[in-house]
Amino acid sequence: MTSKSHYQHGSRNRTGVLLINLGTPDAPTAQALRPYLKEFLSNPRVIEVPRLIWWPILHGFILPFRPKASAEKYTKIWMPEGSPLKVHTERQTKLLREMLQARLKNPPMVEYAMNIGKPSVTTVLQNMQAQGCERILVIPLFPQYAASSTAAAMDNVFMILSRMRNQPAIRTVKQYHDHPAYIAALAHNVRDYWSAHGRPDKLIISFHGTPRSSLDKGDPYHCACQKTGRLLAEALTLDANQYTVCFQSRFGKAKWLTPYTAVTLEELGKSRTQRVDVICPGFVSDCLETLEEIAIEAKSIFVQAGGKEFHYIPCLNERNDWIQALADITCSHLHGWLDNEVSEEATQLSRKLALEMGAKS
Ligand SMILES: C=CC1=C(C)c2cc3[nH]c(cc4nc(cc5[nH]c(cc1n2)c(C)c5CCC(=O)O)C(CCC(=O)O)=C4C)c(C)c3C=C
Ligand SMILES: [Fe+2]
Ligand SMILES: [Fe+2]
Repeated sequence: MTSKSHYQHGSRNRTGVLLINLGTPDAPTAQALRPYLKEFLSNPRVIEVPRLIWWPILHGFILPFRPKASAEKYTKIWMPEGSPLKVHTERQTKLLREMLQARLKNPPMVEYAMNIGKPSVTTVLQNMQAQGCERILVIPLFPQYAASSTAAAMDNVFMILSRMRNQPAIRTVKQYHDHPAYIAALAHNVRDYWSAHGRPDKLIISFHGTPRSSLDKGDPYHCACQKTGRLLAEALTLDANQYTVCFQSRFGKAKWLTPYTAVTLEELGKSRTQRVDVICPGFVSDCLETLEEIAIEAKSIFVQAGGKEFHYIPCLNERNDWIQALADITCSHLHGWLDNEVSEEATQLSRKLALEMGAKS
């Protein structure tokens, strides 16, 4: 049992919001990548192969080579302040905190943690409790639920709680793949990009893949991605031939969700498509999988196959409409936890904004 959870008479009761992202290495080096990849790929939620078979593969074939190869990729996208995933997550947390302070009379504490690496969920949860958070709303920064991302983060939270004598009350957000304000922010992002750079022949809506077997076992992720893609296309009034939903980041030899982004782009290049724009709505922050795998690798696949122009549309990152959406999602899950202290005026304003952006559910 952790000592931080000891009950003290007269403690202040606060509400907290904990944003959880996947996690990222501390540095773009093989030394930093090794423990990161080891922890990530040892999680049975991520790799569902029996341990007896997986262990020799991980330790014999992956950990001796992948850290160096991945570190080289991270080097290409590393920001002066650190890993893009961490930099954007940190900024989003600060902006959400400020937005909730503006919207609510009694705003919650807002923090973020990484499921792998730092700041760890353990440290942040203990800190929130030490600061008096008796109620914590957990929001994974994955709009589409997958067992390998969302459930892995929730497992971590509940494992930490299982060691506490005095647990906080917990609420969790499963997913927000079809939330009107999230879809509106995505649509606005694309429209802004097109106003500045013109339109493509095709919009590629690319999501992180998962093994095909996870869909067969009942993971709703594929369905959630398809719905986000369809709602985004509807908000942009695109015909079926003007967009494609596909899946990137295949890991290993097994079949993953199809169509694969790389294969789709190669085919479009071969058929001499003039211009494609790629957006990755499953990532709310730019990261290795968008800045390197899409903006660099996928671009080269398309151009080498014969395509002309490739544009990568950045993630939502610190966009105001996305922070508004995150605040809407947060507030809708805090009912009864803030003594009804929502400023009605601010809520109406943000609803009006979302409607104006023309999102459909
Ligand atoms: C958006 C949700 C994500 C799902 C679902 C997901 C599943 C998944 N990922 C791997 C393997 C790797 N993913 C890696 C990086 C990575 N993955 C996500 C998100 C999801 N992954 C993000 C945001 C990132 C980027 C992290 C960053 O630091 O920028 C990596 C590490 C990089 C590398 O070496 O390629 C691996 C490995 C599996 C196997 C999986 C589902 C089973
Ligand atoms: Fe991943
Ligand atoms: Fe589906």
